[in-house]
Amino acid sequence: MSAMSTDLVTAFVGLATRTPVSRTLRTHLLPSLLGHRRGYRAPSLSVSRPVEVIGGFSREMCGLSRRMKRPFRRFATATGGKGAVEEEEDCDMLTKIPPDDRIPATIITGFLGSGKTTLLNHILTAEHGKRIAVIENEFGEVDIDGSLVAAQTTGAEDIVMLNNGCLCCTVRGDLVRMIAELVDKKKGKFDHIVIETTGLANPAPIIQTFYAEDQVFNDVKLDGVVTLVDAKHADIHLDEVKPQGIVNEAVEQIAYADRIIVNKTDLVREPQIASLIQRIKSINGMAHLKQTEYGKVDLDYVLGIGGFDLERDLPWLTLRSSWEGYLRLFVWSHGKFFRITANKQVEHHAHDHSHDHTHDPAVSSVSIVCEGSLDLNKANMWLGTLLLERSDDIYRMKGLLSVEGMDERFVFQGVHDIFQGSPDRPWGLDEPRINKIVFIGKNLDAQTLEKGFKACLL
Ligand SMILES: Nc1nc2c(ncn2[C@@H]2O[C@H](COP(=O)(O)OP(=O)(O)OP(=O)(O)O)[C@@H](O)[C@H]2O)c(=O)[nH]1
Repeated sequence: MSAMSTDLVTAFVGLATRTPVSRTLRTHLLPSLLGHRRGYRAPSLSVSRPVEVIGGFSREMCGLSRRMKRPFRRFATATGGKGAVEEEEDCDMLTKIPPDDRIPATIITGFLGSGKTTLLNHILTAEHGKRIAVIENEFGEVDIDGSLVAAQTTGAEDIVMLNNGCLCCTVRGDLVRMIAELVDKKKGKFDHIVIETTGLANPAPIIQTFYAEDQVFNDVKLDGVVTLVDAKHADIHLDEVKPQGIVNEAVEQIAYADRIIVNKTDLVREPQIASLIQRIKSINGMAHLKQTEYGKVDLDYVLGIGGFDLERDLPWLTLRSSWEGYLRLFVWSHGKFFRITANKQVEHHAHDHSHDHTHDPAVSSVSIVCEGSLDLNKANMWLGTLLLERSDDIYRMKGLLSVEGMDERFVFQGVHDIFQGSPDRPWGLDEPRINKIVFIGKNLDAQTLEKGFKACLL
């Protein structure tokens, strides 16, 4: 097995190895083909740090959300699969992990004209007591958004412009330098960084920056991706068929979101909004969604959301599957399990076929919910192989698993080949051991994924 899957497997296996020794946190950031295509160096690496050991087991294994003051990062070798074992030497069993005091950063994305600057102005002018540094990215040499923001706001501690290209490709190095400079010169003078991308940005490489670049990772944590969707024009962009190998940015922006804001609802009628929302949910069934005019949302909907924290529960999760001609909709919400049965035949991917547009059905979300415990070896093998073969296509995944022999729930999430996982709270005595897993990506085959996952159950 390759270094990548071995790494993943090793980390995962380590979780259930019930030896009362300290464990090393490991985050696997494996080379992204996407990144390479864009000339970005996304090295294979692992992060290691001592972790709190509770009851003989590590509370965290791969998490990034709590960390040592200066996380120790080292690059994995091609045969670094035994890393979890080797790195135990670096651990200090008695060290408690201090709170994560890195500066949170929010990425605001959304297609051209969807209302990103409007939302930003709303954030900056609202009463929240936060001091916000803004990084604005715009195509072209004339910075229009910058002046729009600056003219309307008083709340921003700093507004920095990145005008010589798009963040997701040409100016990523600038972003790293800019963040490093902000931190160096102004640390303590602001509480949050908000980054507004261009309307054509693919969020994936920007997200990767927060994990791949030491300068950023050490001081800044990604809080969430907020995507604005223009209720009036979104369908046109989502429908756009791109030449082979070119991503549809509008789809990507939705797929990577933690929060979706369907904006400009004043410009369309209710049925169009409902159809758009259905379509958005078929791309990303995980993100929270709100409808707005002029980006007017509560600020805690967009700031401090912890979208990349492992400690957070999956907020909700749906599973669509056809069974005897019925739609069975499972909703997991705050520890309660509901099943709703509706009298309607649907396809697995639940694409909206009620209109005539030609749209790219390749990006969708697949959710699996089932009770039982996983055979660890089988699950390792399945997940490792899946990421090895499909990490380019799997944009995001999140899961909460029940592993045989483990008292704690195992939570994980991934962005392409970045994989994080850790045990969280113990299962309750009467709590059903229900696995929940969501994939968002391209050309996902729900039946194959479900079959593969279920084959790992005991
Ligand atoms: N009718 C209507 N107009 C809106 C709404 N939100 C924003 N706008 C307007 O739409 C236009 C574009 O809004 P921006 O906030 O600049 O959009 P953007 O996403 O930052 O645009 P780019 O930077 O070009 O990608 C502006 O004229 C806004 O005033 C809304 O809810 N309803």
